Amino acid sequence: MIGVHTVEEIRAAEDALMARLPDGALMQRAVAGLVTVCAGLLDGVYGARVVVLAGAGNNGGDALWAGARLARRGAHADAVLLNPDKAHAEGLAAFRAAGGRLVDLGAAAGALAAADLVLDGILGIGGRGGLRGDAAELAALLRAGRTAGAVVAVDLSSGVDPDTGETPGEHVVADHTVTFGTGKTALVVDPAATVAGVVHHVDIGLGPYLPSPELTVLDDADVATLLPDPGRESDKYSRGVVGVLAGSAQFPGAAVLAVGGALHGGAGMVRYAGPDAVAVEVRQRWPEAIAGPSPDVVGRVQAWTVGSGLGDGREDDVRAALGAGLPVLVDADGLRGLPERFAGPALLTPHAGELARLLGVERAEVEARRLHHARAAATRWNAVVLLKGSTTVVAAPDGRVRVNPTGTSALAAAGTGDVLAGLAGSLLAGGLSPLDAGSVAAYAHGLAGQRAAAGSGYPSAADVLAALPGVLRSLRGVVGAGAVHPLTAE
Ligand SMILES: NC(=O)C1=CN([C@@H]2O[C@H](COP(=O)(O)OP(=O)(O)OC[C@H]3O[C@@H](n4cnc5c(N)ncnc54)[C@H](O)[C@@H]3O)[C@@H](O)[C@H]2O)[C@@H](O)CC1
Ligand SMILES: Nc1ncnc2c1ncn2[C@@H]1O[C@H](COP(=O)(O)OP(=O)(O)O)[C@@H](O)[C@H]1O
Ligand SMILES: [K+]
Repeated sequence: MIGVHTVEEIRAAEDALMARLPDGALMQRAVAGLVTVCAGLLDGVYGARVVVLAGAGNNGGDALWAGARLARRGAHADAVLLNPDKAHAEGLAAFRAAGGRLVDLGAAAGALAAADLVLDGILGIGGRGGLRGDAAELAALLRAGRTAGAVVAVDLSSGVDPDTGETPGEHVVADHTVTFGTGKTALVVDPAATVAGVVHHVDIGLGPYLPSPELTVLDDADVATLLPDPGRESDKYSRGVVGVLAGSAQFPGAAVLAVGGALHGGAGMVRYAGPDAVAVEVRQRWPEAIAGPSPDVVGRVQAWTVGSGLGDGREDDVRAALGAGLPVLVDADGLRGLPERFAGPALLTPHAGELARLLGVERAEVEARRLHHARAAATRWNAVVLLKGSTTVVAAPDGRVRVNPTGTSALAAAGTGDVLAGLAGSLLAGGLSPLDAGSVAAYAHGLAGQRAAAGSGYPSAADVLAALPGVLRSLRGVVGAGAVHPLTAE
């Protein structure tokens, strides 16, 4: 698990740690990690052309120190100082002593064009608002690809907002980011995450001084632990029964895909509620599903998935499913029938357009401020909100957030959301909380998208569904706890 901390939390931890260390020691830890990554990116440090862009703060200090160390190893190092009078004094002195040269702004474009590596040390966690003036012009040059070298952001791409993942104005677009101490929201939430490139974490010893993070990024091991594991004495009821209220004459495929997702998510049984004609299609594809015309008569379940491809005119059914007092997942058309606030466990799965409609704002506004709007909706409806898209953010009303690290833009295809809804609903029925069900489902679904894309280039939702069992098998390990005859390892 990667923990993400706020600037305020990082500053407090840095202060506490620095009080126990000699002056400058923390910066040297950061610089050592930064130099290691840079050296690994270069085809040999000796003779490489390195350009340092240094702002007035400690972020510029890191970059100048790294430039100095690379120069000591034989690199040609140039530095552009954005604010020469306030440049980090020790870093600048070290840079010059190592043979680094200062380049004025007029010559910066030429230096960037010839660079093998550019160090972006304009702004770090002290940055607020987009870049302005000369810094904005340099960032625009980098963004326009006016350097042949790798752009390495120090701690963060300069100009992004560290705590929100928003890009309020001009900013650096990096190929790599070397970040210090802990994760930052800007490294995991779009639009800022996109301009971080590949993120390298450098441990500088802040761990013991940081609080437990509100925002986390799960990994394979976390997901494996959270996935329900049928015990040896499980039966189909104890594994959880999920009801799926989805699909319509207009969108029968949504029902087929959502039921498919639900069947693969570990529930012991799936009950489908919908019109006969759709139920026939569902049963043709999934003979193991039980079907009935409405939530009231289809039989008992432990959780409902409501809304994918439901169309209009099913408000009574939605009300019945949401009013059953069970954990619910609400997707797509179901989102039009939300209660004022949820009293029980609820997981909402809007895409940006749907969330915009719910909150009465523009879609672009949601995409620009994903975390803010997911959190606002979680508070407003007292529900976990899984906002889909280039970064999937899962926000709980208690303030916890999980940002999903898996996925591919190849998932942006009709029907993949229906698979996700079924899968997450199945996990709810299996006993997971809405936060766990949403984040585990998003993780596995993202991996299935990646696997399907590797297999077919442009996968369909059916390809993503077909990839799910393999992904879940890999995540759980071949032998689950419920195995009666453990397989012999080959
Ligand atoms: N505190 C420490 O001991 C450590 C700090 N480290 C580095 O220090 C960085 C933070 O340094 P600072 O607190 O000096 O802050 P920054 O270097 O991020 O920013 C410097 C100053 O720039 C100004 N500024 C803010 N937004 C601006 C904008 N949009 N345009 C122009 N100027 C703007 C502000 O006055 C800010 O204080 C981290 O990101 C990291 O790179 C690391 O060396 C690890 C140790
Ligand atoms: N640019 C993107 N990068 C990664 N994943 C994406 C992107 N755009 C959409 N997705 C994912 O694709 C799925 C699409 O779901 P949704 O919008 O509900 O489509 P549908 O309703 O047609 O099934 C979601 O899991 C979403 O997170
Ligand atoms: K930076």
